[in-house]
Amino acid sequence: MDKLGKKRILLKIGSNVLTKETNHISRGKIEDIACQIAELKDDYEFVIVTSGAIAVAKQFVQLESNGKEINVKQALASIGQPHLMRIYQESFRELGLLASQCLLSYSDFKKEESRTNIKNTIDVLVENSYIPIINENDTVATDEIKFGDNDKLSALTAALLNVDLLIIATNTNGIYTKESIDSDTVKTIRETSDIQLLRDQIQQSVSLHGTGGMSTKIEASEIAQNAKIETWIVNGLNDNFIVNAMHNKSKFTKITVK
Ligand SMILES: Nc1ncnc2c1ncn2[C@@H]1O[C@H](COP(=O)(O)OP(=O)(O)O)[C@@H](O)[C@H]1O
Ligand SMILES: N[C@@H](CCC(=O)OP(=O)(O)O)C(=O)O
Repeated sequence: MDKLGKKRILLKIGSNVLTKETNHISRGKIEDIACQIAELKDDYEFVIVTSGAIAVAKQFVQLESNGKEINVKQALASIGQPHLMRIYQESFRELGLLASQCLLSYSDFKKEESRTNIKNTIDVLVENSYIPIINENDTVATDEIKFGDNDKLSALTAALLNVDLLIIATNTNGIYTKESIDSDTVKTIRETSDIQLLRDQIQQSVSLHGTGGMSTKIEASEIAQNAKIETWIVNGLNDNFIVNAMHNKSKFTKITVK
């Protein structure tokens, strides 16, 4: 909680949410996020970790390769990131919200000086009513674009900033039981602190634009849990998904602190 008594939320938005599972970034989804932040801004302050740079670049670039090589992904991210930020800036400005950009890499979290600088910069931004919009610095990233993804980055940032809640917005109603996926009648695990139970439910699928699937979200929730932060995995495809989760009007997975 900050000096004004506001709770701080780290909101991670996956590529599939931002594209609404199409091949184009959805301005409507970013507007939906902006509307909710505007509605909640008297009680909550937001820090956003967003994916979508690679997905947005694919709108502008005709690829000769299949786009899976790491250098091609890095180049796509570099093309897409300014477009992504422009859409955030424009949509947020419409509602009087101020947005800023921070590009972070995993190695930054290992250096004490960088950790302090990240924390101090974000604190200054938030104190001045700017919403930090973070993405991984894909140009310098190596394994991360291939193996990890923004789920872990969001948890490391949540822990560093000591936020009150981590919300991971993806394209499912949270984590489903394996049994229910196998029988085609998905059932959400509503609340647990048992990370191993969640790991046992994972299917090896990743969605259209996704990178790490559900396993990196569970890893993220474990990092958050160790930092005494609760994680909610919610369906960001639905309108008003943050507010609805807060009022228990949607099905999502709450990973509580032990
Ligand atoms: N037990 C599970 N419950 C829900 N989704 C699962 C489960 N196991 C694997 N998944 C997969 O994880 C995907 C979400 O992760 P990902 O594709 O990386 O999305 P994002 O872009 O939001 O990070 C789902 O679309 C689904 O295919
Ligand atoms: N930095 C990359 C992130 C890719 C990524 O982590 O995607 P996701 O699994 O949708 O969170 C991008 O902006 O495209």
